[in-house]
Amino acid sequence: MEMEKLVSLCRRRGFLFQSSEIYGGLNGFWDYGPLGVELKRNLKDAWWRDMVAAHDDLTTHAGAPGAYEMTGLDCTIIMHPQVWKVSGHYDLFADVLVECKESKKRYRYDQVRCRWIDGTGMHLPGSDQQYATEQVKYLIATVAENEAEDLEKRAMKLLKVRSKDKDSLKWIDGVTTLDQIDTQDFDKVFAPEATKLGTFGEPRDFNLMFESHAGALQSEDNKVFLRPETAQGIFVNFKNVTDSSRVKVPFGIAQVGKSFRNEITPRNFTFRSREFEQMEIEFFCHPSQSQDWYKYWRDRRMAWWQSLGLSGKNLILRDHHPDELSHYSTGTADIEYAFPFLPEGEYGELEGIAHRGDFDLRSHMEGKLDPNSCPLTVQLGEDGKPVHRGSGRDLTYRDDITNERFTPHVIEPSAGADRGALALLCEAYHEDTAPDDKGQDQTRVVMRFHPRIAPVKAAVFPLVKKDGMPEIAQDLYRALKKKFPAFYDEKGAVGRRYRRQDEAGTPYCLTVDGQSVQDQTVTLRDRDTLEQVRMKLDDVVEEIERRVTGSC
Ligand SMILES: Nc1ncnc2c1ncn2[C@@H]1O[C@H](COP(=O)(O)OP(=O)(O)OP(=O)(O)O)[C@@H](O)[C@H]1O
Repeated sequence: MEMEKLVSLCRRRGFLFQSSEIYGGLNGFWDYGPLGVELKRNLKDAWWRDMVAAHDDLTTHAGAPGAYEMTGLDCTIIMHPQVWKVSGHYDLFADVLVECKESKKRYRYDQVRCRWIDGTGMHLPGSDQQYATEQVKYLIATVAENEAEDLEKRAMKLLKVRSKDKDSLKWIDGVTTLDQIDTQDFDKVFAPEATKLGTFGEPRDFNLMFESHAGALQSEDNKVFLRPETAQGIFVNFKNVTDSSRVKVPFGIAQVGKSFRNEITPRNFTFRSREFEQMEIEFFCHPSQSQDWYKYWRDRRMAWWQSLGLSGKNLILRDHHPDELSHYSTGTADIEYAFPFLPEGEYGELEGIAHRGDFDLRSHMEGKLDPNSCPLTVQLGEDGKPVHRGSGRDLTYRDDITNERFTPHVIEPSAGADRGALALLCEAYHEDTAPDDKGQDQTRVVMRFHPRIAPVKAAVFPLVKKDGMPEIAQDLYRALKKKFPAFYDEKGAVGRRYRRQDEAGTPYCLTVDGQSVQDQTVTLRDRDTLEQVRMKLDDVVEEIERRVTGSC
């Protein structure tokens, strides 16, 4: 599937719009339209229901080392700045960026791809000849894989090659990234959108947290940050939750909410946004059982995405290589999806499941990072100097039965609601053929959402706007609406109404015709099989409900 087709459908049918579009949009920010908001809400609701609300804490689930409890939280976006100091985000949550001095554009160092070209043997006019005689190789930097064609044009421009010289321009095998070359070679790099060589500055760290100030003064003392993840709110409330509820280890705390990252190069539709929603669980368990719980969550989360229709070759579970692991983690796996904007064989992360040991709770108790690197005067030591410390609170846990006191280990399944919604949109997009009103086969675009996450579950059409059909159809629509989102449409040819619902991904359409007035029956059309069955009007609501919930 070409991504452009999906992007255009999302805009045309109201799944996604660019934020502030009438002002030209804001890079990295997206709004969900009338259909998109339902889709994303269904995804978040399914997650909350399956992970928290409907979780059976009395039963040992398949693959789990035992029964466990689940509970929820909703924390603020802005938290005490010390949280980010202790979590490591203040000092370490950075990407390396390079800036082009000419275009003033910034690029993520690890994402600027390069390709060498060889000027050897080319006949170049004027001073450019020296490039060729020096047999210099040039790097062309590009930010996306699909810019290859543009790359060639830019190479030609760079070397001012006349068309007759085109054949002497040689691509040297091997696409590389900037971090694989020495920065002293930067003077031979042609940056995207630059007109001359060597415009890249030195690579430098760029912290991804958005900053603001709490209160009227704009000083270092009241600087605050928009959370870059929801997880820290859970860790700092660990004690509040265990003290105020009766949960016992093992148990999990879940949270859904907005996170913000000032990504250097937001792109690929909503995949890399600057404002996005996360669905995170911090699962607290005894250290001796943590490996088993890690395996359980890894497999459970994979099975969950599959249950929503992301399956087959598009979804993979990738265990991190030991070299990729954070120093505190003994296991991390990503659930990845083959997004269509990625090159063949590449996958993008939907969710990460990490064994985090006791790193987070211990950090919030004791603090870990280097105090000298901290410009935030949040806590003062006995000597009056700013120190970097954890909260000093006891975040250990005492087992009532064994009396053992320990710092729980944490398994963190951390998923993105926006990336999830995007994967569901990509997976759903299909083109096939279906007969129009005249029986002629036409190409149809159909969003094959799993009924559970489809924005609208059923649409009701009176065949014509007379002879008692609208009245029956409207009553049916009202009855359906009490249970789930439904749509009523009486405009235009019925075939065209079906097409609109196919593009919206509505799994069931109900048509009220002349026979309905006679015998109180309607036809139910299935979006995917196109099968039409006649059924009693009185049975419709129950039947749709059975099909939607039965698909869970
Ligand atoms: N900029 C973003 N836009 C949309 N979703 C995001 C973004 N960053 C993270 N997420 C989502 O939050 C989840 C958990 O965040 P995590 O910190 O593990 O991501 P990450 O490993 O930094 O992602 P990436 O390597 O792609 O930047 C991700 O799996 C993803 O679904």
